[in-house]
Amino acid sequence: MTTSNKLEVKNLSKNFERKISLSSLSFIIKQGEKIAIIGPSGAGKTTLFNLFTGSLPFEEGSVDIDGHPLEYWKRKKQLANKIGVIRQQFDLVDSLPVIHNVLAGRLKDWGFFKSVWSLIYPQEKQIAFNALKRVGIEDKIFARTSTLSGGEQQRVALARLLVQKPEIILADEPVSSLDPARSEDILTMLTKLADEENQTLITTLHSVEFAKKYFTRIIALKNGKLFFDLPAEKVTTEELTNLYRLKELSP
Ligand SMILES: Nc1ncnc2c1ncn2[C@@H]1O[C@H](COP(=O)(O)OP(=O)(O)OP(=O)(O)O)[C@@H](O)[C@H]1O
Repeated sequence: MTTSNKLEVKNLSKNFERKISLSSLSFIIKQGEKIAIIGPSGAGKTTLFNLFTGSLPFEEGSVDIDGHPLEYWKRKKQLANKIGVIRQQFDLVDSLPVIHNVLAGRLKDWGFFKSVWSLIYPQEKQIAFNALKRVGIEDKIFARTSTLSGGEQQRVALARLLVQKPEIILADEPVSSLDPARSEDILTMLTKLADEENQTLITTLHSVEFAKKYFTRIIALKNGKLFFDLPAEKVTTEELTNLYRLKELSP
């Protein structure tokens, strides 16, 4: 287990017009850590992820990966090697066979012609097959993606991540559209795969129970601010009650 700093957030703030969405956040995430980010609706979890992927600009603070700002990795066209995203809606093209959705994880390394050609003659089939085998649905490789269940579609998204091999996985509410049994199945697989590849895993979750069960550290946000940042086993019921309390009691 390495202990180098993978992601460093310093005094990060984001406003939408005059509304504060994130306020002066700072934390360090080490390589290989498994972090759950929790907090009530509107706490700023998705905004934070959008800042990490570079899809939203921020005005104040910094986000460094391996000691360099996001911009540096973007300029070097290496951001997709650093960060991969999995979302609750899976981000798959429903009308395409599963293999194409898995191979989308290779597009960052392929040129334009290879990418287009692959839509007719899928390239690197063995890589897609191996990834699907690791998530247990290799028999679905040529099935139309829309015919798969929600749990199977999330496995396709996991196989795409395996093919992409990012160093950091951002999972944004990856199980919120799945039933409890399928959610546990996907979280077991996601954490196991991240462990095997020594990837850093950062997941937003609404379920505190899953956060405590599958993750080693929990970062809680409330009203855009850091509410607590603790090892999962140190999070108390009282802290969770305060985190999700609708209104602070007036003195
Ligand atoms: N594009 C936007 N324009 C204006 N305000 C926004 C925008 N995106 C987010 N916000 C505001 O920023 C705050 C944080 O929203 P965010 O979606 O990050 O919260 P969240 O913790 O992910 O919530 P949820 O758990 O409901 O997904 C909210 O008050 C939201 O209204």
